[in-house]
Amino acid sequence: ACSSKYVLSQMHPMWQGPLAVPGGDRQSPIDIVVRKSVLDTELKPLLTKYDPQTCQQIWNNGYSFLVEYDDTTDKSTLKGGPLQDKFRLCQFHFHWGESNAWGSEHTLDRRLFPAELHLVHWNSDKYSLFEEAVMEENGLAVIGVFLKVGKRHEGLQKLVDALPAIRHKDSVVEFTRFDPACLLPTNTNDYWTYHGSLTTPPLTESVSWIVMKQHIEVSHDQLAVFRSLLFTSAEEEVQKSMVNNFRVQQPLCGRTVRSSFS
Ligand SMILES: NS(=O)(=O)c1ccc(C(=O)NCc2ccc(F)cc2)cc1
Ligand SMILES: [Zn+2]
Repeated sequence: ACSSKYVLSQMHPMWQGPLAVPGGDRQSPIDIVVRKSVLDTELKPLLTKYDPQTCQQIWNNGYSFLVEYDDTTDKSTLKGGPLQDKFRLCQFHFHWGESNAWGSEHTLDRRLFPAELHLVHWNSDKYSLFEEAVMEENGLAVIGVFLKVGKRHEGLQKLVDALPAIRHKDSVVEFTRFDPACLLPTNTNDYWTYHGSLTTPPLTESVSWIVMKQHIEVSHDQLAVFRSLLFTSAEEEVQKSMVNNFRVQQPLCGRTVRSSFS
């Protein structure tokens, strides 16, 4: 699939049909084969500086639910890691399954997690808008964090409590003073990084992926509330549960996954 000019992304319930992606030799998500990742001693610790005051709203976009941040200033940023520039946080969202057996987009040696958090940032040193950066090779940086079912995540509960208000596609509610740092694992020094793409249309190959080695724990009940969301809008007759909103894995096409730890 790497050699062909177009990569047909799989038929996926979310997208109702194949979608040709130009190029297609650095698509995401992927399976991270841990023993094939290459230690890069040049990789730095991640430096996140998130201001909870920049949190604005939470909404259901019909694929996932997004918590959106004011990215008109450099108040919430990501630097360091594999990155040369400063990246602004614009939103975070999740991917999950209909059961706890699967749901993550990336996997570690084929191991699936029940869900995965994506913190989306764009290169504000080089570009002035997300829409600009998303088309460029070094435009985006997404931090991926695996979720496991276990103890209740206190910081997540404020977000879980807001979900019933955005059950349907295109519903939005005000959501403020949420610090996304509470969703990061305690250890942010250990991660894998590779060059990939958005995992939903337009699937542009502009993402520096940073996948954390340490997962976070959320309770079974918290994850069940994610599954109470709907893909469909209030007007539609048939309501479809928002579950399995992940993309199938893509070929590595000779890419190297680097690790910040051995
Ligand atoms: N799952 S993921 O982290 O890879 C991911 C992150 C962001 C987006 C996104 O912003 N899409 C809308 C969009 C895309 C391009 C634009 F130009 C404008 C909006 C899609 C997928
Ligand atoms: Zn995502």
